[in-house]
Amino acid sequence: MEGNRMGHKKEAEVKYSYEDCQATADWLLSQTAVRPLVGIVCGSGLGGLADALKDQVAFNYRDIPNFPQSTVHGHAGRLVFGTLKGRPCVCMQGRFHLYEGYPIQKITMPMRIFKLLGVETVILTNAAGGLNQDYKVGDIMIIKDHLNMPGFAGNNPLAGPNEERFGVRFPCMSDAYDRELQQLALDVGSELGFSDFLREGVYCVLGGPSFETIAECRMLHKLGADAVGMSTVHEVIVARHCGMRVFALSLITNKAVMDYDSEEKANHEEVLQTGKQRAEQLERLVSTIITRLEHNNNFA
Ligand SMILES: O=P(O)(O)O[C@@H]1C[C@H](O)[C@@H](CO)O1
Ligand code: HPA
Repeated sequence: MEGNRMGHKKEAEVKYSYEDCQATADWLLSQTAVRPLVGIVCGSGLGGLADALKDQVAFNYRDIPNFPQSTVHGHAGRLVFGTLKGRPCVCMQGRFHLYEGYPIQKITMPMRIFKLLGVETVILTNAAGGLNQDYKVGDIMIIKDHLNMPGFAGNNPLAGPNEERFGVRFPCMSDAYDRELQQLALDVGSELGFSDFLREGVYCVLGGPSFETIAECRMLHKLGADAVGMSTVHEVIVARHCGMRVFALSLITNKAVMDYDSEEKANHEEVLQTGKQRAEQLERLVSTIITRLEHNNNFA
């Protein structure tokens, strides 16, 4: 296997330099004729999105030189290339999280690989707990902004020497989530009859893996978060740093517990179960958005 020939560096030796990312991207480009313009990241239990791709060429993460491995149930660990109504895409069936013990630069490295593959628009999905009291389990939230809690504590994927070939030292984040794509999603959602369960809101990332306490949920809600999760934000920061457009969705898989009288307990099985129930609509929403990107000439 080519991946083995290049060799997988031991975890401690893996570097994330421009050259390392370029070597991984070059290897992938040598293995497939697909030249993706859209990169998709699937959240917990939402890997079925990749199934919408035609003419698939798929790689297990373990066979891709310098690529991290998925360790979480509900994250298959495959990079799938293919087309969606003619639009070339690459899809991460499984992402990496801080709580897996990886350095933050490693969990976000695939965004730089996307960039070097030629991706222009990144679409991310995640499973999240609903903090907004109007939200119901099964709602799909278009992310309009984020709260980066690990970032407040200095854990930002761009910390360390800046690689100018990817982007500037101090990237702006007030425009992190593309507003045209948010509007497009609302329009597509309305056409598909999804408006009843489509929301717009603020996503807050925590390190995990423990779910939040009641006091934490109350605090995050007061701070302006509508949903809480353990991913996405780090990927968004790295994707924006290197100039890709970003669109992101949270599937509200459970209601965050905000009340001491509640008997509810957050758990991963419920997260995966809700993912299954909404998978089809989520896939239709994302795939229709991608096909409209072409019509709207959003790649210009
Ligand atoms: O990858 P995502 O953010 O969808 O995964 C969420 C957060 C945890 O990894 C897991 C908790 O159930 O789902
Ligand atoms: N909290 C954090 N992450 C999550 C949740 C939650 O309630 N649900 C799914 N991912």
